Amino acid sequence: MKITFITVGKTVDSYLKTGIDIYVSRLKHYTKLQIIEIGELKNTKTLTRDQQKTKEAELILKKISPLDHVILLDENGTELTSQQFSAYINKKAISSTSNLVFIVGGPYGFDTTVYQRANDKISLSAMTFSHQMVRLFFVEQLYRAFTIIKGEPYHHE
Ligand SMILES: C[S@@+](CC[C@H](N)C(=O)[O-])C[C@H]1O[C@@H](n2cnc3c(N)ncnc32)[C@H](O)[C@@H]1O
Repeated sequence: MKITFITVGKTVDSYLKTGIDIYVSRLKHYTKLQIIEIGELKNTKTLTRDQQKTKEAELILKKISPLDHVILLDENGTELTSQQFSAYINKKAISSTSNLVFIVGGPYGFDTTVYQRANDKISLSAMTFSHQMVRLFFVEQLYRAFTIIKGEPYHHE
């Protein structure tokens, strides 16, 4: 199973990039992870929030194939423990799912068209994080999930 992680715009802060690179590098031992940073929109000052979300949605939806299992990272989604998230990933891996696609929304969240395409919504916390910061939290949790699946000590350290 392949995992695709879609974000809106590049990761800007070097402290986040450094952390993300560490976990992405560790994840290479467990899965094929593709990261897609869809282009940051230009001249957004002339757009309303809804217009910006619509344009981001067009770019996001172009990257998704009909058979992909799409999971939105969303503060109003289902809250899982790390163990439950690990079991979720494992279940998908042993099912016929060939590509799991996780998506982080833009600064104003997701357009309704992206919500309509989603198969699941997962929350990392009831609190709201910036769309930049949530990337680091997600790759750490994905790494943690694989170490739990493999029975490795990381989760219990
Ligand atoms: C700043 S938040 C969007 C805030 C708010 N939902 C809105 O619509 O204006 C940007 C993105 O970060 C992600 N995000 C933020 N907090 C999250 C959380 N607790 N769990 C999962 N994803 C989160 C989501 O993908 C969200 O669309």
